[in-house]
Amino acid sequence: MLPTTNFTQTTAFKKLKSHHKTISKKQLKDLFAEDKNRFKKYSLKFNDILIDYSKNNINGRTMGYLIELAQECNLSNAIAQMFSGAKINQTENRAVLHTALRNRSNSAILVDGNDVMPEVNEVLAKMKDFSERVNKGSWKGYTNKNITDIVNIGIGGSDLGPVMATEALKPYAKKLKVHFVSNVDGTHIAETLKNLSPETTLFMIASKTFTTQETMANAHSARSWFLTTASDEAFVKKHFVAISTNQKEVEKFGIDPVNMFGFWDWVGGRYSLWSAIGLSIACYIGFENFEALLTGAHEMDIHFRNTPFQKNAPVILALLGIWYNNFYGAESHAILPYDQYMHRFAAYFQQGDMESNGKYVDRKGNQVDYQTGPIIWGEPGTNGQHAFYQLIHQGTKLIPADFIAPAISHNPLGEHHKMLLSNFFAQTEALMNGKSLEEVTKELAGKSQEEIDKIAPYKVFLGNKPTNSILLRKITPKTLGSLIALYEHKIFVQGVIWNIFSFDQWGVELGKQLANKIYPELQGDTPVTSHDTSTNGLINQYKKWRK
Ligand SMILES: O=P(O)(O)OC[C@H]1O[C@@](O)(CO)[C@@H](O)[C@@H]1O
Repeated sequence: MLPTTNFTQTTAFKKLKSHHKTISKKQLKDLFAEDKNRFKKYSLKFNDILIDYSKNNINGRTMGYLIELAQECNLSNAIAQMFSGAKINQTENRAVLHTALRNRSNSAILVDGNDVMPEVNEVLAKMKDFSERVNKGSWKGYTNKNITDIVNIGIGGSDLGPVMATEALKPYAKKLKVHFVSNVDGTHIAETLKNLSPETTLFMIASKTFTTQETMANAHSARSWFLTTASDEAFVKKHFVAISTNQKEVEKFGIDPVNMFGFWDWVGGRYSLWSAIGLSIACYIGFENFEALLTGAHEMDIHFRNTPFQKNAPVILALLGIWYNNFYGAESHAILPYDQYMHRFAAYFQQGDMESNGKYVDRKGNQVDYQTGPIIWGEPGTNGQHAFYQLIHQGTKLIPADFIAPAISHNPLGEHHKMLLSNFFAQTEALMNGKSLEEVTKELAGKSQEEIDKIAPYKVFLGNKPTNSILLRKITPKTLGSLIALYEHKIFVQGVIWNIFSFDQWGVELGKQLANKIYPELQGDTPVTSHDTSTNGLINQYKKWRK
């Protein structure tokens, strides 16, 4: 059982509340002026990753109190419980062991007294064999052609991780092409299949439960599409594999269990890319690179478990997030990767963070009276600068932001990377320093005082906006694995301190239930009256228009 401390009742919380009154009046630029070692003091290196958190509204006292908060919330005990296989997902009575999937040390990890590692390794071996056979061409389609295209059909955690990782690691792609279908909107599968051939396409039906409406609808449509050409049901097994925990439903769909890659209920969907859900990643970048991804995450796991909080990267990022979320009233957190291949990284952690910590009931079953999980959003730089940086710089909302960039580009084209990084470095400096009225006035020298008075207020930047800068030497399978695990553990730490359950997702059920009720009502043209007038009105207008 996880501890159930109410963090707002801790001594550390009270110290932080009082401390906030003073530190929040400090200008970041003054904090740097006061301490020439600030960067050194508030940055840390993890392998080929530099995490600079010096541009935050903190000083030594802030960090000290935040770490006391973690200690008062028994964080160490919670970390040990997760890694040990304790059933900390208490509302589903499950362990939380995505860390076991990348446990390269192969040390025993017990769930209900059984070591899970032999099964984990068995699935990894099956993934290795499959990905090599498809890549080498020894896995043939029904007309004896090589597979050229893989279509992963899944949604949420059965889609977002593979999409993000295959995009981020495109430079490591072998020869297979990967496609992802997730939305139940027929457009998604129609557009995806338009240019594919049933003879050379292999479908991966990825679904932990194998009951998700969107995935099953898309899987059946893919099957129909395939059989329209292939005709013989016997050929299905050459072009469909399943990735699931639910063998009964897999067999019901008509996929041979031999072609099923299993995983376990102690793997949360949004934490599952390390499992067989990552099969499309392994096929796309090769199993060796997939193993490097696992290794990178494992190394972050070791860091997280064994490093004192003062130098513990996930703990520090988590505590800084709590500082802004619970003491500054920030409602969101931006993830801004300055790397085009990483364009789905923020989207991935929209599920990872918001489905984990978007909770309002604490671990005692009581409604919380404080803020929990933030809204996660972001786009790659420099595009975001031309879309929403106006608000980040001069809006009325506080937007703590993580800037992420590789020192080395996979496409060293002319001056492009230097230009990209000049923006990466400049933006956090600008957000920190802002621009004073004095500086603006100097820039407007030559204009009349009346003109200056008129325009100057709009050109002032208050600055003092907090950012973290995460500089990777290069985005490789290994550094990406470490980066993902860094954020996973940050989310875990915040959930522990907010005293919520981060590993269930009851909030996604109600919409699904109501959709299942409405779906049959959309058959036929009879107007509906069973809902509120808005829902009835919308449905009935739809029925009129579709005639
Ligand atoms: O993998 P599956 O069982 O098809 O679930 C897909 C997604 O649906 C959820 O919204 C849960 O219903 C996510 O948590 C999950 O990743």
